[in-house]
Parts: sequence; structure tokens; C-alpha cells
Amino acid sequence: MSSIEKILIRGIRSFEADAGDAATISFYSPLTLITGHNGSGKTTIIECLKYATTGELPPGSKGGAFVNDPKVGYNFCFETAAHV
Ligand SMILES: Nc1ncnc2c1ncn2[C@@H]1O[C@H](COP(=O)(O)OP(=O)(O)OP(=O)(O)O)[C@@H](O)[C@H]1O
Repeated sequence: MSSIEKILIRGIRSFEADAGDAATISFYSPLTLITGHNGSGKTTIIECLKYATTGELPPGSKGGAFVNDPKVGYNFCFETAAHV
């Protein structure tokens, strides 16, 4: 079985292209919880995982909506944690 240890998201939605390692999300076994305020980027993380594993873009993202737009803003703020 394969698993993903971490994902670094840059230049996608609220994740700026030059966000550095701050945008690295690590995954833990057996469970990773992603928590954060509304609009902090939780769904974006899931959509990035889907894109990385299947190549499928989120619905309605054609035309660049999946790509970071500095005019929209930068506010990703989430926490990940594992509970056994
Ligand atoms: N093209 C873009 N460029 C920059 N930021 C964007 C872009 N598209 C969306 N955003 C921002 O990304 C954020 C949306 O993130 P997301 O939907 O992943 O958050 P969420 O944590 O899942 O929110 P909720 O809890 O409300 O479902 C919003 O703050 C929005 O302003």
C-alpha cells in the first residue's frame, strides 16, 4: 500500500507561490485532522491531494481559478494533528 507523507502547496488558491515551507502539510498514521477557520484552506488541501493523485482539477477551476491570485488575498492558516 502506498501513502503520502507530506504535500507542499505553492501557488494554489490562498497558498502563495513564495510561501516557503510554511505550506507543507504532513500526514500521520492512522489519521490526520485538518482544522482551521472558514476560508483558511482546508478544502484546498483536499483538492490538491486529489489533483496530485488523479490529475483532476476541482469543478469550475478552468480558466485559472485554482491558481493563486494575489488580488484575492493570502490567509491560509490551518493546523494538522494526529490522534491514535
Ligand atoms: N485564485 C485564488 N487566489 C487566492 N486565494 C484564493 C483563490 N481562490 C480562492 N481563494 C481563497 O482561498 C480560500 C478558500 O479556501 P478553502 O475553501 O480551501 O477554505 P476552507 O478552509 O475549506 O473554508 P470553509 O471552512 O469555509 O469550507 C478563501 O480565503 C479564498 O479567498
